[in-house]
Amino acid sequence: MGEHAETGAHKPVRFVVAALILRSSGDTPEVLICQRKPDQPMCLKWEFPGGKIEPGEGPEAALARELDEELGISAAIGPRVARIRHKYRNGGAVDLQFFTVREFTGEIENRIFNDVRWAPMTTLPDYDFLAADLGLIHDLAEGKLL
Ligand SMILES: Nc1nc2c([nH]c(=O)n2[C@@H]2O[C@H](COP(=O)(O)OP(=O)(O)OP(=O)(O)O)[C@@H](O)[C@H]2O)c(=O)[nH]1
Repeated sequence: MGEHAETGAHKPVRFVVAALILRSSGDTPEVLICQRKPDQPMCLKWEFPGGKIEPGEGPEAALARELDEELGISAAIGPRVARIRHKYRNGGAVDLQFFTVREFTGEIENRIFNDVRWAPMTTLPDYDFLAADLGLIHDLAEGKLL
């Protein structure tokens, strides 16, 4: 693609890590989902907890830091299960890496979100997720990923 092919082509890619925090409720696998606040960009959309990798930081360390900041937990970061590149319509691109988390210490505390809840995997398509996450949530709901 040419350098000037599209508006926004020069915006830097944001490298982001996010967590699929998993638990079982009886036989039903559940994942923790978070809703963005009304005053944030892409307000009230649902997403997985996480955020941008800071310079010099590895992805796992970045995710552990974000989960501490956002939810007040100390998490054991598991394997990376998905990586997605997405270009938002404003021209901003994200490179998203998703890691599973099956163990953590501390009580989950909602520090920055509008809402935080445990959702059964099969119900994920009922939530209005960020566009970059849509393929992933369908794979999760259909049991294709985990
Ligand atoms: N944490 C998280 N971010 C996601 C997901 N999907 C997705 O597209 N993103 C994007 O990745 C970026 C995460 O950045 P962030 O959490 O550090 O900061 P932010 O939402 O305040 O965005 P900003 O600082 O770029 O305005 C956002 O632009 C967000 O829209 C997801 O499932 N979880």
